[in-house]
Amino acid sequence: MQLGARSALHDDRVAALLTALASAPLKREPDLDWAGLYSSGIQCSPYVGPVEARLLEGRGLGLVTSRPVQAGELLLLEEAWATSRSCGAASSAALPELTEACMQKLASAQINEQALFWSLHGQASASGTKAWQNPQLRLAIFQKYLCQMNDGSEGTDVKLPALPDRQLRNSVTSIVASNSRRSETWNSLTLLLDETQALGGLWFAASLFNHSCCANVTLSYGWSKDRRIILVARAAVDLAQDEELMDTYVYPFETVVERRRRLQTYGFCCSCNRCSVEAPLAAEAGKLADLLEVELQSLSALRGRGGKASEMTEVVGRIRKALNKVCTTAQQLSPSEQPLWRAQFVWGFHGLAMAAQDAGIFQQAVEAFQTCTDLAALIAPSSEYELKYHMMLTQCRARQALSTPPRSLAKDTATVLKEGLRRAEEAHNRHYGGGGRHFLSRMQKRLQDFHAALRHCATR
Ligand SMILES: C[S@@+](CC[C@H](N)C(=O)[O-])C[C@H]1O[C@@H](n2cnc3c(N)ncnc32)[C@H](O)[C@@H]1O
Repeated sequence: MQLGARSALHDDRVAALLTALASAPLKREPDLDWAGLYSSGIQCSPYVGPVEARLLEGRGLGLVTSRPVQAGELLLLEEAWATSRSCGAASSAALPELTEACMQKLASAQINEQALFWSLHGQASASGTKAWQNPQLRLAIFQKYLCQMNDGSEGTDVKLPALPDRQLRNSVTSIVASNSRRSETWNSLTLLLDETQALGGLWFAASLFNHSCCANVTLSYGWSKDRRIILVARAAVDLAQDEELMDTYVYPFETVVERRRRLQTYGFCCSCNRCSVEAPLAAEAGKLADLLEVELQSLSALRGRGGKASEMTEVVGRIRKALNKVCTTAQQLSPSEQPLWRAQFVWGFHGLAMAAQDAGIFQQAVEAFQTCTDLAALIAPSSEYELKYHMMLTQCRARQALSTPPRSLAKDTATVLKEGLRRAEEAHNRHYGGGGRHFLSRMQKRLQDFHAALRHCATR
């Protein structure tokens, strides 16, 4: 009887949410066929938004904004020049394959493509390639390329040095190591990285993004109709004119020591604001990360063997204790620096949220997912990570609402859920663009699944 009453109430709640979703306004970008983003392929031509190439003190070439830009605005849309099937671009496994693909492309490429390739940044320059490292020459070549991408015009003529021997494998490898990317494709249903779709690739214009551990651009990837990988770069936050556009080359939720180690491949030591905040407490962070990892390993072992709820509650307590130490250590920093420092432990808060959710301690799970969302938005704004946490948070809130007896439900439950969905949709649109109903239909599908599961339980 009580279950039936609950189910009727859930019917109303889910129906109200679905109606709100269905009536949400649509924003579209007219120049793109967004229906293809998650399925058959995007129909598009190369695009350069308010972006210019410049020479920057201590960082070589880079890209900057040519006017103020709003978060989510399209900056760059570019097809890969070369791709490899192994996905770990810039990792040692993928390098030989992408190097080979570039050498094959160079064998038949037109002069302007060869010029672009040889003027990409590379750490090892063989004798035939030195002339191509001249900063003014590289700048002129990229300015011409951006001009061509923009309106198809030829741009100013550039006098090119003699082309290097295409067989300079070491130089090609060095260029690929510094500029290749992994085209990460996220499964739109599971919101997990779809490893089967990830490829390595080289994009000329996108190679000019320099690195920061707090990016202000967000990159996504899609397929063109003829199965080429397209890189789409958007502003991750509102930007002023002349701001440098920065991408994060490495997984952002690691400690400064780990990030700097991975960045050695690129031949520089990052000294961005986030690294400067983390560096003085790097040793403490390493020890805390080890401690937290032990707790998360016991969580995955417990999940693996389907442990009891009481065991899960105990693990929640232990993870919570380790995270309290993280928060206490952060207090050595100024209040504004603390969140930036805690961001290296997002994975710990994620573990806490999962464990608390499994143990049915929803309020703690919601709070931990909220922390993940806030920290991801701080260091990887508008990224797939931020979007993922918005969606996990919303789902956790929906689970909490559906598992609470009707009389104990907070009055503002529906408002909080709708607000969560609105924020998730905003994050989606900043990352993927105002791409029609994709996000909404995904979220609708998930709510319908919850609802069906709940009805199934209620009628058993
Ligand atoms: C993909 S390229 C970026 C464009 C490059 N600046 C250029 O001149 O072509 C990567 C290289 O840029 C430089 N770089 C990128 N981010 C940097 C940073 N934050 N500080 C110093 N150098 C950086 C490093 O030399 C790195 O190997």
